[in-house]
Amino acid sequence: MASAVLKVAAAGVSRCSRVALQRVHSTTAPLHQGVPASLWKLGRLNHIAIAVPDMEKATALYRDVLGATVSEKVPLPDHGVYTVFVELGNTKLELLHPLGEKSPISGFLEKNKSGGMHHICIEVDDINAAIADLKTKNIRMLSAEPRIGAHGKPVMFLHPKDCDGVLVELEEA
Ligand SMILES: C[C@@H](C(=O)O)C(=O)SCCNC(=O)CCNC(=O)[C@H](O)C(C)(C)COP(=O)(O)OP(=O)(O)OC[C@H]1O[C@@H](n2cnc3c(N)ncnc32)[C@H](O)[C@@H]1OP(=O)(O)O
Repeated sequence: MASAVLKVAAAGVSRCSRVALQRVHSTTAPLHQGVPASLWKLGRLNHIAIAVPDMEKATALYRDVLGATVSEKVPLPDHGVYTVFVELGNTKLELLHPLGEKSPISGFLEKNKSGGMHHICIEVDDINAAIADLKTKNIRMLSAEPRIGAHGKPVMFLHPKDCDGVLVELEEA
């Protein structure tokens, strides 16, 4: 009889400690507990893009005045831009200047004559999973399919009106 009581008590203690452990776990668990884990993850900031009206002047600012290492100017006709990358150690700046008559940054430079921050680029581990998921959350994609971006990797732009006024580029890392 006494041993039966002890067994029941022991079972109770171990059940309590399991519950306690689960509670400790729940305070440190991700906020989306109960929601299936996402199939894709956001990564590091890849770059911040700045649209500039004068590429040579902007490149000289970062290279000669601010002392940064800058890349060559690269034309990307498929995207309608010239790019220069500025190395910052923890991330990069991408200087953008229009290329061709239908450049997607022409309208932006019309409105911002002296240039300005154009978009941010964040890495993702799986761009197709990100696109599929974000579409279900009513975030508009700015092209039908991912395109190959400045680093030779698939990219997708998200509509700035769906991202708090910021044009967001996702790049598969
Ligand atoms: C090589 C690659 C890479 O890094 O890998 C690149 O950088 S390519 C970089 C260039 N490529 C891209 O930007 C591709 C994605 N961008 C686009 O599809 C376009 O630029 C849009 C973002 C849709 C904007 O197009 P567009 O200027 O023709 O339209 P719009 O003037 O009517 O703009 C619609 C509304 O969005 C706002 N808007 C326009 N551009 C914006 C920007 N960069 N940031 C925040 N808001 C912006 C406008 O003020 C306007 O708001 P209101 O109605 O309130 O006035």
